[in-house]
Amino acid sequence: MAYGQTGTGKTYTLGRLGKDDASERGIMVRALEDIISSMSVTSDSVEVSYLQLYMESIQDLLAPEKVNIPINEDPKTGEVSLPGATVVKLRDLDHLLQLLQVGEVNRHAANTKLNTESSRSHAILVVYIRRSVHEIIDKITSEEKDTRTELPGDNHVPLVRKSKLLIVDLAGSERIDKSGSEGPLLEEAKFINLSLSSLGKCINALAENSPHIPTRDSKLTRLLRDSFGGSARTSLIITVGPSARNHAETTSTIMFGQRGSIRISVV
Ligand SMILES: Nc1ncnc2c1ncn2[C@@H]1O[C@H](COP(=O)(O)OP(=O)(O)OP(=O)(O)O)[C@@H](O)[C@H]1O
Repeated sequence: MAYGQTGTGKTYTLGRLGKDDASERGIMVRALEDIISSMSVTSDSVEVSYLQLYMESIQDLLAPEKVNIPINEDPKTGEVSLPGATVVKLRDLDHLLQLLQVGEVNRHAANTKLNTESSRSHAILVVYIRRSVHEIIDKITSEEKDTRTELPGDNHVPLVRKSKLLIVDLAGSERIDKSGSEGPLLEEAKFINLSLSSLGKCINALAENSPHIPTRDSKLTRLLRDSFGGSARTSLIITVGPSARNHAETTSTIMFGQRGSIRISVV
């Protein structure tokens, strides 16, 4: 996740495509480049959804007519899913660049409609990775038993290992009193602050090893629920812009929560 005030470089850090120059690529493209390079065409699949969360409504950046997409939480596994969101199977890196460009155009169109250059929504790239493996039945864990399909008379069972990566470009965190927002812009700012403050509460709860992580307060934290627990790891990048950069570097912190871990870095 990238967090910071408007104009400090969140989208620059995460979303640059670097089409002509690979050194210009942001974290979204670099992460997928890494995943795709270690994929096997016979056993692995990588799928992506690209969404934005605007005023507590989840909208599909790959199919902008889809709005108010519901969040589904599996009561048994705790897994969070988004039934109704477009999921595209990735062919290669060029395919990803095309999809990110479509998403960028749709996010920009939404910003323009709001008469602002800055992102008033959280943009979320969700990457689903599946790998088919065969394992000897004695070795599988109870968690994996849920995803296996048994073959009669054979102690080798096909398993599907699933991973999920979320890359989140958070909306700008400016303070309402300082930004002088009013009318619809004030409403937007309130929703942004609601979700960012509920994210802050979850991070504090994780850092304090609290038994309860308050994910119910906003859609952002409900969406991130399974990124805060189990074997998940979360990395928060705080962008500060050039004027504060020298000072901020000295205050970068790393905190570890009880379940997963949260790593915080300042750029
Ligand atoms: N490290 C950097 N080097 C050069 N230019 C940068 C850097 N970071 C940001 N910029 C430039 O600063 C401007 C604002 O950056 P960006 O749009 O990424 O900010 P943001 O934090 O995502 O803002 P918002 O919250 O309004 O969406 C852009 O023109 C971007 O190209």
